[in-house]
Amino acid sequence: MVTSSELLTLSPVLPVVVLHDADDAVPVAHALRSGGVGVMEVTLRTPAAVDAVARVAREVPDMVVGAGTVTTPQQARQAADAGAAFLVTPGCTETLVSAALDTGLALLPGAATVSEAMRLAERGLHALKFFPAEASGGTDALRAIAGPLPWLRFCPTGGITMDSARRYLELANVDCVGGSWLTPPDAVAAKDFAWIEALARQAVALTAPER
Ligand SMILES: O=C(O)C(=O)C[C@H](O)[C@H](O)COP(=O)(O)O
Repeated sequence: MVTSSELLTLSPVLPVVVLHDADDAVPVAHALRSGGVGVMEVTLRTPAAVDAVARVAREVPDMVVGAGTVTTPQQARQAADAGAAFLVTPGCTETLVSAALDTGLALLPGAATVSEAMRLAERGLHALKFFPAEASGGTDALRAIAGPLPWLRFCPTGGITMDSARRYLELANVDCVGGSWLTPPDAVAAKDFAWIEALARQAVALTAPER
């Protein structure tokens, strides 16, 4: 079982994967794994997502697969039943956080403000998704948050690219970044898994400097 702090250290980039066809789930997982990325977040934005999580959990044991875009307690339970190792939410409500914690899975809750981050910290959650990262002030905001709350760890997500990822990874309070760019819709639609593997390889090379 992975903890939320461990989750942030599995890869410099947490791939946010949108799958319209659950048949693509296992090949995408293998491609990411072959490129050196052993973690993936399947967003629950498509009807195929829960099945996709289940298939990867069952068939790709060396991939840590979680569910993203968890916005309701019911989705949290569905993802847990499907075998997700972790849950990611874009924001946080008391109800959603309670339901997600009840599953016993690692939780990466979304926060965009200092108050949201402090409320999550009060509940023992110190590994957070900073979302939407670019729209919420990007690296300047994260650097400012590290002043009063240096113990919080972040996975910024939203609008980050291979080019901007490095700037985030250099921050003292960032362990990894999230992004959908490792699995471009065109690559998935064309079943170009070699393309995904190549992007994963580039992402792994974005290792954060020693701190
Ligand atoms: O689905 C969720 O739970 C979200 O919170 C949003 C996603 O993490 C971002 O949409 C990924 O951002 P991009 O890399 O800019 O595509």
